[in-house]
Amino acid sequence: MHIRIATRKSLLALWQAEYVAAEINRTVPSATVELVPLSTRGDEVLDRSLQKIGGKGLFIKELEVAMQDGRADIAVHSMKDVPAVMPEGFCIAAILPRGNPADALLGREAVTLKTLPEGAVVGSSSLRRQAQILAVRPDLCVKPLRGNVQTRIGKLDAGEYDAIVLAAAGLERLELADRISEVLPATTMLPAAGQGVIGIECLSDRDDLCSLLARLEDPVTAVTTRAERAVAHRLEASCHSPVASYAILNGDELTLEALVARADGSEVLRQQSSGRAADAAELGTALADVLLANGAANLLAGS
Ligand SMILES: NCc1[nH]cc(CCC(=O)O)c1CC(=O)O
Repeated sequence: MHIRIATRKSLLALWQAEYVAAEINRTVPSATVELVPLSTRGDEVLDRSLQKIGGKGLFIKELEVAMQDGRADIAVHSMKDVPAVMPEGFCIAAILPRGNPADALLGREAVTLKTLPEGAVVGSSSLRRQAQILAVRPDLCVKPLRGNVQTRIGKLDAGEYDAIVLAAAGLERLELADRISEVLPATTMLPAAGQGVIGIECLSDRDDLCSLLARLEDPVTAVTTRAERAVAHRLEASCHSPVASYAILNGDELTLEALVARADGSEVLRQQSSGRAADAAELGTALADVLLANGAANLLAGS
């Protein structure tokens, strides 16, 4: 079978698509693969906030249109960017082994969230990151920061920010991990649902691809990602909500932690629960319900 892989053109997206291509070659030697790099509106429009131009779904829409039009067979995504509810007619056919789920702080010099000077400017457009930074350092000034990973680091180096926050997984994939000043522990910075996870999307009716791609799936990451995404789904969290969820699987014991905050960090709700791997989605839904019972909806509405 010949498989055309739709991908965004950022270096990180291309790295991830090449990685999937190599995994397909390794797992299914009879298959041939080809990359189809596409521009997306999320990448092109950088002067307005993502929220204003239509949310994170924008990064994946063009890739889905390419599959619908028969120009590509699969699309490779960071699961963090995939909405909790899949668009009609599409499915995630495989979840790959998770990379580093943590967020990282980058400074021009060696800094940590603790040692940043009072009033320092931190770059991040994510309300999840903003809320958690301000919860521990209300004196800091969080300013919007968009663009691909290299663009963001360029803005740090140009002096526009004293520090920025990026996903460790992306930095490691681009061999930029030496720029990390501090890997933020989950106790301080709970990651986004699916952070560090690569997923492969295809049309739901492509049974041929689904059965072939199933061989690439990492069952542990599939379970933890399912639990994390169920939290986001129940909270109807957009990419722009100050919501985090992170799961770990130990044998058959799934431990899930979830957080909802006010965007200014003045209030943070955090809950944890454990259950069986087979109940991943139910565990996520139930944990989100606990957060809702504790006032999560108010926090989100007021953010
Ligand atoms: N929001 C963009 C995005 N989507 C996925 C990653 C990193 C890779 C990953 O989390 O899997 C990034 C960059 C970042 O947040 O620093």
